[in-house]
Amino acid sequence: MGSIGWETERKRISSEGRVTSKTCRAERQRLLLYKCAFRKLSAAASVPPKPFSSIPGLKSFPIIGPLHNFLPFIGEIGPKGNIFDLLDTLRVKYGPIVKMNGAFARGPMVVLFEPEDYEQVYRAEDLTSLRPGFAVLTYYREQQKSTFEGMNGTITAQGKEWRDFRMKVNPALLKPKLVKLYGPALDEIAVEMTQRLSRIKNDEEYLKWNFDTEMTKFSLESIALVALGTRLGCLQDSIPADHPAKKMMDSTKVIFEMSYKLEILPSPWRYISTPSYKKITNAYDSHWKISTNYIKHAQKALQERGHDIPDEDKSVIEKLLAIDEKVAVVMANEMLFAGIDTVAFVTTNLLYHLAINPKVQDKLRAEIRSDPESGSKYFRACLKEALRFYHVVPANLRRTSKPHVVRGYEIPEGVDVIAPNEYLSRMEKYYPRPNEFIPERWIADKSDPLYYGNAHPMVTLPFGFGLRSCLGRRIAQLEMEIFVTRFINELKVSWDGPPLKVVNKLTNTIKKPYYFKFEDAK
Ligand code: HEM
Repeated sequence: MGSIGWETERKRISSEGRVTSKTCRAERQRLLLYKCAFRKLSAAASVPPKPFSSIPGLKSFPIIGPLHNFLPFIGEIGPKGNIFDLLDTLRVKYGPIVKMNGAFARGPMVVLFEPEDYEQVYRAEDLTSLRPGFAVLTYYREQQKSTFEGMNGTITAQGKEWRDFRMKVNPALLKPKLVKLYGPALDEIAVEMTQRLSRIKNDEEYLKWNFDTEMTKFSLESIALVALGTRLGCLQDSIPADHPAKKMMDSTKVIFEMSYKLEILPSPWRYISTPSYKKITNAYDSHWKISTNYIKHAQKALQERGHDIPDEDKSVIEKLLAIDEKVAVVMANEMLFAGIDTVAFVTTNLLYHLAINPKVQDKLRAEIRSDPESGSKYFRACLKEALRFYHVVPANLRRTSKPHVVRGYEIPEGVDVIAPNEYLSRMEKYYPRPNEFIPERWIADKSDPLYYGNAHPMVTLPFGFGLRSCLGRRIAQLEMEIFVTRFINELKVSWDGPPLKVVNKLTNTIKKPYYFKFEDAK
């Protein structure tokens, strides 16, 4: 039992342990049993934890870590096509806690398959969370000292530095008034995007190979509106090569492709400037230049307009600029970094599930048309269900800043503790009929066996956990709701091909081709 569970149980048992003369015999027996259990638990607690090295897991060698386990034929695990199969093999073979030593100078990792266990660690680490994973961006920012002036933003900062920055920007990005501020302009984008898809819907060959580009245009146009305070102009048939929107789209693509090569695959970029490292650096430079230009424009426009508007009506940029110009640029950069492929992936994932579940799609359309409020409620249920199937980041991660004891094993400082949320979200024990797309489970009442609340609340964590959870979640949900609602009202979507293939790189991505078909909705 984790320390939080243990502590709660200990308090409950000791407060119930006061046996009075009024207590009936059965109740007394129950309390005695509790006392016994408490003594056993206390005894267990005094047993010293087992060493980290004894956690079950893959054998490993110096330098290559556990990589030999994934070799065909001779490896203990063999080559696994995706992270899902790998996690399944590890859980079945080793149980609820599995250790993997890092390869090529990466630190050790522990996968915890029980939500209570990672909840214990994540809660204890929440205030100054350490979340590694963007070593290249961190290094790049360190190198660009003159530009960044030592400011790290939320993605690469850790510990106290991260918390201080995050507390500054939270009010601007997580404010509840975002709908009022951005609703109308995001709706314009949604209308244009829907019209665009309607116009190109018969160009099947183009859509088969370029649907991702279309979704990127939508997500970039939307996030730029918030991050840079402007329309970029992405929703055109062809964008000139020197247009900032084109540069932004191209550099985003490079950043994700190169991050996978540099962060996940073995690479000597720390020692020599590899071609992939040069590419990513150019892409980061390009993002930075474009963001800075737009923020300067926004700043000028705001100065001309004056600042005498109520605080609640101020845009995200205005709020960020009020903190500091550098904060505004770093944050705009992070929004553009984190808010493009994520939203494009989730929107595609949702459209796919609506396409292969026509009854759900019809119900959503009917709800949207009959009553915006119930349409919105059902949309959110559909979105949650799509995110249950595919998180953008299939597993969450925290690096320990202090030792923990989990399941009787010691986990020292500096270990990456992995919560395999997407994998758990498709387990029958948490969600009945887990491989079916059933949005109703998110709105069912408690008596319904499908009721989502029967699962531990930390099983499905598409936006991460606690204070460090996604800073753009409200914006993302708003963008997707406005667009998908417009889209479903106007167009009917179906899928004419083999199942969608999701492959995991740094994040989940979709393997081409796309087999969407669109027609006008009656
Ligand atoms: C559906 C779309 C999105 C999903 C599923 C998603 C998911 C996530 C996840 C899982 C994390 C890690 C949280 C953790 O470690 O606990 C994260 C962090 C973050 N996301 Fe998102 N995200 C999405 C869209 C966005 C958008 C649109 C923005 C931009 C406004 C954004 C900005 C960020 C930032 C800045 C962080 C770092 C937060 C921090 O470390 O303090 N995300 N996101």
